[in-house]
Formats: sequence, structure tokens, C-alpha cells
Amino acid sequence: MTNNIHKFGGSSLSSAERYKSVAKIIIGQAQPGDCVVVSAAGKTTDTLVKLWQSYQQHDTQALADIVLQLNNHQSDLITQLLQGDLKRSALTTLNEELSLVAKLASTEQLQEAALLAHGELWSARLLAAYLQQLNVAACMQDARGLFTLSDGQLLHSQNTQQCSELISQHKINVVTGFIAANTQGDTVTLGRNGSDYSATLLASYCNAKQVYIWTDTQGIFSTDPRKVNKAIKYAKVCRAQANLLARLGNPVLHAKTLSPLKNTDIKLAVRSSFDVQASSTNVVKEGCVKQKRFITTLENIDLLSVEGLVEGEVTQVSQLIQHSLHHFSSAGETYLIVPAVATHQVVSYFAGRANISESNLHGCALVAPEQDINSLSTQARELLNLHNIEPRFVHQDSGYVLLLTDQLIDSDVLNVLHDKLITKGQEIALIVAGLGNVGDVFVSQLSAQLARLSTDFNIKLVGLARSQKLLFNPSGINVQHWKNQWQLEAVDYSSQDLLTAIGQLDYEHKVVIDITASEQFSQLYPDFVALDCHLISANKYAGTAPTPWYKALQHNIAQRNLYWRYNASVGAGLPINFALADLQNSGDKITRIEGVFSGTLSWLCSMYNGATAFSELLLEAQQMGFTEPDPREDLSGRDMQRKLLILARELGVELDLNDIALAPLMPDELALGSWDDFLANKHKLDTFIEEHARNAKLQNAVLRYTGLLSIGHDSVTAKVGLAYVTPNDALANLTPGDNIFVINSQWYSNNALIIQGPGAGKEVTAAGVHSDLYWLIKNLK
Ligand SMILES: NC(=O)C1=CN([C@@H]2O[C@H](COP(=O)(O)OP(=O)(O)OC[C@H]3O[C@@H](n4cnc5c(N)ncnc54)[C@H](O)[C@@H]3O)[C@@H](O)[C@H]2O)C=CC1
Ligand SMILES: N[C@@H](CC=O)C(=O)O
Repeated sequence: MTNNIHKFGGSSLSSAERYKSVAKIIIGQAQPGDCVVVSAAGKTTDTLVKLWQSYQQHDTQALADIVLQLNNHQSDLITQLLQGDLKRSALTTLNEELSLVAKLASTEQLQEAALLAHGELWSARLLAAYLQQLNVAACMQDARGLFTLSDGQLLHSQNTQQCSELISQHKINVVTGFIAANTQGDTVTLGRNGSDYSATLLASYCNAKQVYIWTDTQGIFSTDPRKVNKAIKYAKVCRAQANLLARLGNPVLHAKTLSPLKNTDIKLAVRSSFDVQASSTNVVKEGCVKQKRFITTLENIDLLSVEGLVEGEVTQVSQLIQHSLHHFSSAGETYLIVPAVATHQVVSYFAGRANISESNLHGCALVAPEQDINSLSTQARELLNLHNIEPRFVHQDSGYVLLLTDQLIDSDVLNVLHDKLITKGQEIALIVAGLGNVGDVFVSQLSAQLARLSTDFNIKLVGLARSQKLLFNPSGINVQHWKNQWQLEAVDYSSQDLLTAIGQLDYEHKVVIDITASEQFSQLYPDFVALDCHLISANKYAGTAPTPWYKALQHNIAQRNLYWRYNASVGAGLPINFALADLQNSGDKITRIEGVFSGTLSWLCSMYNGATAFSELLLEAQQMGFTEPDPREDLSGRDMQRKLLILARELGVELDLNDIALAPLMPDELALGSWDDFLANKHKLDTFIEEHARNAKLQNAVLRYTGLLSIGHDSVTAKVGLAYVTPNDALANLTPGDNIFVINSQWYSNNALIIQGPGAGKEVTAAGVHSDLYWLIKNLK
């Protein structure tokens, strides 16, 4: 059974390395019986088109040069990928084919379609051979045996029959895209981007479940992500909007690609072959998804009015110029939007029925839910006017408005339009994990916060998770009554359940807020990022993970234009990360940070005077919600070591946890065993502290647990441990529970910048998480 059709475009096959990546994807994702449709590698079709032009111009020298160029390119790919007999056979076939091309050219018998077909034949043959070399059961399929056309029309029942006879159920079928045959057996092409069409046709003939279009973009965005870095990748787009976008010139999908899927349940996903982990855009049936807002720009187009346009003509002319075309009626006229380079061809096609109504135009089209179009159209015109752009032609229709202008819509204007017209009305889904001390307060404060934050976005809390139970509602949890809903509806779950639920959300933005103290939960961050989730962490584990993992995470976050905020992980609600970022962004260089970065240890050291046992004070700190779930994470110095590492990484210093020297504030033996074991032996902690307190007193000093990061020209000192601090030191005069960060930099060299205040506690930490959420939402705008 053919379940899946995978299609790889030219950019996915542009080098031997890319072929290897594609093979890896196929091995990971395809089953025997599945089909892999391929385009010509890299720019091969363009080169073949040039060859055809040289042939028509009788330019024999150019023709010979291009044959040589093609030979070199294909031979290089073959030599880099294949070995032994497979290599020899592929090189011989290539040689024979190119010799034949040269011979047919010299005898003036070259056929355009048969010539262009070589690109796909070479890709399919090479990929199938490379898979065989990797011991994958794969075969090449020439689509001229699968798709037959008569008078330009596909013979659907014959093709279904051919596919059922020829597609192997025991192998992966590597099928040539773009090409087909006519009833005489001559090669015909399906037009530019025809490989996508080949894939969806094959899916309908084989009754497949899913088509994957693997490409060099990650999916369908609200606008061109190369011009607008806040462009949003949509998880789901309905077929009608995808179709409209294609006709309006959006390059991700070609209009005819979707036509074979009409009236079927076949799913289509656009995925990146360069970033397999990244989530896709799924193009789904009408009614299964809310309509989205898009803005697409048009450049160098002409507006043609056409008399007596009949059904089928637009498809034919699209085929002729190999470009999706949009037509519409306005004030009794029928118009076609045509790329200026193709106007001449289109005018000749209509033989006197087409006139250029407006020429040399640019502009944009806004695609949006029907009810938004009126107001978007008015706002778009106002915004363009502000930039001295007066649309020459405006057309508003079902689900879109077209604004054609004399000036190009450059990326500055596009950014403004996107910001004002597309961002508004978008939805943000929040998933909060960890409902302990901090999480409980955070969610309880959320209702008031959402009221303030919802001016630009529609924000919904969709998920709440503890270690064992999950409450997930894609339409939104009632933020005021979340505790009741939790009691009634939270269910047991696995990490995979959570990832699947997030993957199915149809929101423009998703934010996972980690208020757990769980290392295991932090290990899901790469999966969240692959699902295009922004991250906010109070949890310190991901920020202190081993350098390669941490760097890969930061890299993937940056690649996807996502945000990761973790201000609350150091200093709770204190704006320490903001301050460091601000100093660095202003060109300052931080050389030293010293201080007390643990609320628990600050409180314990300040409160301890010998009257109450240290271990009793520790239990009090635990009650107040200052400590980590296991307070030994604080006493061991590990928590402060983590904070120092987060700060160091914030300053670009490459360290791992164990590079930071650590002296614990408890005897080593207490680190072993359970919390109950610790409680049974807590007198050992008291003795340990009493001794240090006595020594400190002898030196007329007080106990403090401190951290130091000192960044020299070629060395870094990083350590946390117990210190005896004299009474006049800033670190000695802390309100119990305060953190203090004494920062020296180029600009604050003699007189340090000091940030001080409560460094632990549920309210202040929840406030720190809210501050990150506020920052994130303002920056999405
Ligand atoms: N308490 C404080 O003053 C501060 C805490 N933090 C950090 O905030 C985080 C939370 O601290 P607290 O609320 O005090 O801890 P807590 O122990 O009271 O709460 C942790 C919560 O996480 C949940 N959880 C544990 N594993 C989970 C998993 N795998 N998936 C989903 N949920 C899971 C638990 O069920 C619990 O609800 C910790 O990472 C802590 O280091 C940061 C700054 C200050
Ligand atoms: N246990 C931590 C909580 C904040 O990170 C502390 O005491 O500082």
C-alpha cells in the first residue's frame, strides 16, 4: 500500500551532501510502497532550458559548452555518491544520453520536453541507486509510464491503472517529477513546479494518505520570512487560502498542486528538508481550520483585461507561461494578473481579446478571513498613504484585497503592513508546566495579566501540567476557574501526549512556560522548539545543560525566530538578565560579577545568630517557598553554581557547570540518601554551621554564601562557596532573602553597578515569569 508520497525539489538535491540528507529523510520516513518524487537537481532545468535556446538559435558552441557543463555537474554528483558497478553504470548511461542529445541536436531532431526530462531522470536514477547502495530496497520509476495525457488532458482512470500495476509495493519508488507521456508515447511536461503536481497526482492515483512537499522553506508563512523576520509560520492553512495565495504569486505552492486533492482526504504538508525536526505547515480541508491572515507582494506585473474569458483558458495560459495566474472581474471587466515578462505571450495567446489595462505595476495582496477584509483594505490604504504610496488599482473580492501600486512594496513598508495588519488578531497559546509554589501564583495572577496583554493578541491558556497530570484544552482553559477545571479534568499523561497535543494546536504562536524544577522536562525543550514554541523558564536545567546541547538549542531557537526568556531563573524577579543585556547592547564589557545569588542561602545566613538551629531555619525557608524542591540543591551550592553559569553564558563566556568551583554549605555526607535521611542527620548540618559561625566571629565577620565570575583577558574565574564577610561589606548588609549582584564593567570599573532585592519567593518569582511573558508578547508584535 502506498501511504505517503514525499516530494523533493531541486534545492533539496543541489549537491551530493543534499542527496545524502534526502536519503536520510527517506530512510527515516518512508516505507516500502511509498513514492519519492524528485525534481531536477539544483538549477539543472534552467541549464537544460538554456541548452534548448542555444539549439533553437543554432549556437553550436554554446550548446557544446552546456552539454559539457551538464556532464560535469552530473558526473560530479555520481562520483561523489556512488561506488563500483553502480557508479560505472550511471556514468555510462549519462555519457550515452548526453551523446544522444548532441547527436539529435546536430541532426535537428531534438524535442524540447524530452530534453527537459533529463533533469528529473538523472535525479531519480541517482537517488534510487544511492538508496540501493545503502541497502534500501528502492527502484526508479519513469513517470512517463505512469501518467498519460491525451490532448493535454490527464487520462485519470488509465493512469490509476498504470500506477497500480507499476508502483512496487516492496520497494521505495523514486519517481521522476514534472514529466509524463502523451498517447503516442512522446514526452510531455507538466509545467514549471510540475513535480509538486506529479506528487499530488500520484497521491490521488495511488490513494495515498499523505503528501509531503519537502522544500527549502519551513512551511507557509504569513509573509515572506526573508523580508519580515516576524513572519509567522502557520501550522495549518486551509486549501482555499493556499490556492488563492498560489494564484497571487506565493512561491511555496503552485495552484495546480492542490487540484488533485479536491474531494479527497489526502493530507498535504510543507516541510523543510534542511531542518527535518522543524514542524510543518499542513494544508487541510476547508472548515478544519480557522482562516489566517497573509500578505504577499507582487512585483513587475501587468493587468490585462480579457474579453470573453472561458473556463480552462486560464489553466492553459498558466501552463503556457509556466506560472500560476489569478483572474477576477471588476466593474464588468475580466482581468488577469500577469508577470510582465510573460505579457507578450499571454496577449498573443488571446489573439486580440486581451488588452493591457495597467502596466508596470507592483503592490500587495492581503488574504484574510472574509469578515476582516473591509477593515484591512481601509487600513492598508491608510498605511500605504503614510508612506506616500497611492494604489493605482484596488480590487476587493471574497477573502482578499489587491492593492496595485507604482512603487515597489519594499521590506520596510512590508514590515509595517505586517505589523499593523497581520499581527493583530493572532492567537497565542500558553502552556504552563509546574504548578508548585511559583506556578500556582503565576497562574493565579494570569487572569489580570491577560487582560492587559490582550490588546494586540488573543491569548489563551491551553495547557497546565504537573509531573503526573495534564489539563489540555485547545480552545482555552478558564483562567479564573483553573483549579476547579484541574480537579475535574486533569488526566494522566506522557511527554509524547503533551507534544502531540501541542503539535495539533492551530495557534500563530505557542509559548511553553516551564516553572518546574525538572531536568526531565527541560530535556523536552528541543521538541518544543521543533514545534515552534517560544520558551520561558524559571527552571534552570536547560540553561545549565552541557554546552553542545545548550548551543544546539540556542541555534535552533534563533533559526526559527523564536524567543527563550529565563530571567526568573537568576535573581527571581530582579531584572538582572535585562541589565546585563542592556549593558552589552550599549557596548559595555562586563568584567566581574560578585554577589549572593541564592535567596535561601541569603535568608539562612542573615537569619542565623545561633539562637535557632540552622536546620530549623532551613525548614522555615522551605515553608516560605524559597528553597528548591530538595533544599540540598541550595545547600550544596549547586543552585547558585547554576545561576552563575546562566550569567556567564549570558555574557558569552563558554563554561560548563563543573568549570565553576563549588564548596558546599553542608557536610558532603548529607548530600547522599533521601530527604528523610537528611532530616535524620540534620544535627550534622548544625554542627558544620556552628563551627563556621565561630570562625567567622573570631575574624569579626559574618557568614555569606557568595559567587564570583571574573572575566580576564585570557582567563575566567568562576566559583561559589562560603565566605566570611566583614560587617562593612555590601554583602554583609542584606535584608534576609535578598540577592545582590555587584557588577563591574568598563564603564562601572571603580564604582560598581549594584542590583539588589528579594531573590526568591513565590510572588517575586512569578512576577519575574510574568515580566518575561510581557517582554515576549511585546516583542512578537
Ligand atoms: N521558589 C523560588 O523562589 C524560585 C524558584 N525558581 C525556579 O522555579 C521552579 C519552580 O520552583 P517551585 O515552584 O518553588 O518548585 P515546586 O517544587 O514547588 O514546584 C514544581 C512543580 O513542577 C511540577 N513538575 C515536576 N516535574 C514535572 C514535569 N516533568 N512536568 C511537569 N511538571 C513537573 C511539580 O509537579 C510541581 O508542581 C524551579 O525550577 C525553581 O528553581 C526560580 C527562582 C526563584
Ligand atoms: N532556591 C532558589 C530559588 C530561586 O532560584 C533560591 O533560594 O534562590
